Amino acid sequence: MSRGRHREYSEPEGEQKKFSFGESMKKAGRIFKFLRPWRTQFIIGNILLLISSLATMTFPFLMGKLIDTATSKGIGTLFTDTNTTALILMGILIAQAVISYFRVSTFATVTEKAMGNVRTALYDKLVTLSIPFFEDRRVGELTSRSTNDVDQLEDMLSDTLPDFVRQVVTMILGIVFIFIISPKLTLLMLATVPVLVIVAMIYGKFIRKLSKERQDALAASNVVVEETIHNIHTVKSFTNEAYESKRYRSNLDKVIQTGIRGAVNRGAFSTFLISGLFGSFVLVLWYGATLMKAGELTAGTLTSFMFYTGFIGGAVAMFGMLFGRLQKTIGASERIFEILDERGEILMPEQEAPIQKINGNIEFQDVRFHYPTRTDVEVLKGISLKANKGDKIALAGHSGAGKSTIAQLILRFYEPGSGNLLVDGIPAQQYDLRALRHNMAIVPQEVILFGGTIRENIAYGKPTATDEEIIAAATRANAWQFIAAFPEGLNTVVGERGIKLSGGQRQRIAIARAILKDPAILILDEATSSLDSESEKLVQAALEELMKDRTTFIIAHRLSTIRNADVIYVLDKGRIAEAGRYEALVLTEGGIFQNLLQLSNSGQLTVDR
Ligand SMILES: Nc1ncnc2c1ncn2[C@@H]1O[C@H](COP(=O)(O)OP(=O)(O)OP(=O)(O)O)[C@@H](O)[C@H]1O
Repeated sequence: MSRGRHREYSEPEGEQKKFSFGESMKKAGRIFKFLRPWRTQFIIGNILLLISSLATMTFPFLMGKLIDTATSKGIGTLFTDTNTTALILMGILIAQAVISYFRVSTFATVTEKAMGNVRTALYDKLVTLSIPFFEDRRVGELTSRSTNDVDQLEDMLSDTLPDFVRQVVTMILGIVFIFIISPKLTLLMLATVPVLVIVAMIYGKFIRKLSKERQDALAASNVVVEETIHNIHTVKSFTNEAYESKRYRSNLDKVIQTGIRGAVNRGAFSTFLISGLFGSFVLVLWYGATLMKAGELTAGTLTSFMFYTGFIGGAVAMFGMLFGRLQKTIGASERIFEILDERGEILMPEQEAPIQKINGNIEFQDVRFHYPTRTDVEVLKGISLKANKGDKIALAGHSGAGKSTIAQLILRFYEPGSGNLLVDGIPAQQYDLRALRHNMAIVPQEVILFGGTIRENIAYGKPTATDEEIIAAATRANAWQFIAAFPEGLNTVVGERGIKLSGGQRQRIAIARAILKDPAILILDEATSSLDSESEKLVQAALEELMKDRTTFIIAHRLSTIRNADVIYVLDKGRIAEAGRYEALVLTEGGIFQNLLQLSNSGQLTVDR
């Protein structure tokens, strides 16, 4: 249904935090750490910015002077000759343009590099975080942090910050200049223009809010249209056309009401802008003209004054916007640092270190466990089981009994709540996590390949593998035959932009990957949906090859791979209810295993008695 559809992650409005300048600056300051490697360029960029801002502030002054040259008598001296003044103005203009070029490119380069490092740091942290971290968060939220939030930081460093410096310079120098030109006119200007600019901004924000309300109302009414068309059969079979029409109309009424409110306010805003804001300019100009008449100002100085007034008005407006942008950036950096400050479960190795080999003896001793997101539900209630090196252990049980949970604990995606998990007789926590997982491989239920070539997908199990090793693994996994049949062989691209492999083919690629990894412990999450019999046979043979000499845990969904298991543990609501070999369990009258077999309607599972 359209309501449940994926939405872009955005900060919930109610969660916007109170803005505290000092605290926020401290947080934003951490971002500068990422600039450290390029601090010289960053400082040069700031110096260039300061020079170009100063140069801009000379324009109104020189333009005023240029106008005054028309009535000036002294020829040839600085600012009294029209041509000389125009040339100076042009010279500064060109210098400012060149400086701006270097300033913008310096800032952009530094920011790109720094943000590249932020993105890498964020990604490196994300992939090393534990599974419970990902369970607490939505994918959209996490991807938004590494894209939108970093984009916002980038904007701050390349635009917001330089704009801020420029506006500060404009404001301070502008007020100093106009004070020198005319203190009286300055006081009148300061009492009117900035005040009205601030009012205009607040009003503008209110109007934007109204237009967003209308957008939201329109989106809600479109949901009705989508739902109705989607479920047109239901609507018609219930003859609810009139009901839906009424529902749509009532939604649309909200759109119209908010639309009209917005329109009325936009009209009032225009009136205010023309009469209030521009009126204040006229007021200043009128008073300026009066002073000019009295001989206190020249035409040129009044022109300079009016330009500076425009600059200052613009700066006040910009401050409001910059403040909003700064607040957003603080939010973005907070979210980024929240991830960066998380403790990863493993450290990214500087270089590949030799990995300790394990034998593959696994023992659960009275393990109890609940998922961090559901502390009230105990999923494993005292599991004790043992697998010796090379054993094939099957985990059977109804859906939700806890089979996959046991596998997740072996992989140490989670830690047991109580009890012990021993690997080769040593508590699993005492192992280096990377080393432990290096000795394990999983063939998941539903194999999703990475976008890339078949070679890359198989070599995922051992990135240093040679082509010979990859082909050998693919052959053992019964995959080489179909790979070799592709014109591009191992270079065949799979995934979204490549060819689509069948379920059985994908499984055999995953098996080849696991063979290449050569783990001591293997976890097979048996596919729930059945493959066609030919494919099933190939996959089964590949699995047999893979399981040789490894401790294997089979999460049995269809019970098709577990006839030869050394021990089948039958789980029931987080407890081991039955354990033994297939032949024995089948004979346990009224047992859960028997019940499972009866329920299984795959046809292959005829009970051998
Ligand atoms: N990530 C999780 N967070 C919270 N609860 C979970 C999580 N994963 C599983 N559970 C719950 O733990 C219980 C055991 O789930 P588990 O996946 O281990 O069962 P299973 O026997 O493998 O089932 P199936 O055969 O359907 O895969 C279930 O009640 C399930 O709802």
